[in-house]
Amino acid sequence: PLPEGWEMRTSRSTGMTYFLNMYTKKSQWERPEVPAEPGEVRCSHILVKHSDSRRPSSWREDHIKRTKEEALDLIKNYRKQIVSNDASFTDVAMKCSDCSSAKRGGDLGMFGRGQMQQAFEEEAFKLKVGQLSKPIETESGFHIILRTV
Ligand SMILES: N=C(N)NCCC[C@H](NC(=O)[C@@H]1CCC/C1=C/[C@H](COP(=O)(O)O)NC=O)C(N)=O
Repeated sequence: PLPEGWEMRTSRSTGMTYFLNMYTKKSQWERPEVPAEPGEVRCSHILVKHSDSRRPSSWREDHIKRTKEEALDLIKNYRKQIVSNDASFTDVAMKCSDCSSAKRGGDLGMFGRGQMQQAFEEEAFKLKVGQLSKPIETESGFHIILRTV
């Protein structure tokens, strides 16, 4: 069977078989081996900034002084708490995320490729729905990403 999200079609003009990505409506001749990539995903994230972040300030702290190492330790601890069910992703995001999305439990809404910083985008499009990423570093700081749609 075809991987998820693809459909087989026959070209009206040439009678040749091609394959259609049902999310992006893009077609290709080669038989797909992996599930079709969605055009957009929806993710929530928890961001921990540090002194070298591109904008070392947030709703939580005017002037963020923690070091990169401290920020990485923090985000790893948050991930551990969430994975062990000691805290919910939403609660940790609302209390601890240095992004303005904290107010929405970390929700960034739907986005396609080309909108987020590269490393964040790569990880977001790799995640399955419901999956929580490992810590990801961008110019903003360290993130853990939860794909929700
Ligand atoms: N489309 C949506 N929902 N908003 C536009 C996002 C713009 C995008 N943002 C990011 O890539 C960072 C990393 C992933 C999330 C994110 C959030 C940043 C992190 O905080 P900052 O470093 O900016 O202070 N806060 C808002 O933008 C960018 N190309 O800069």
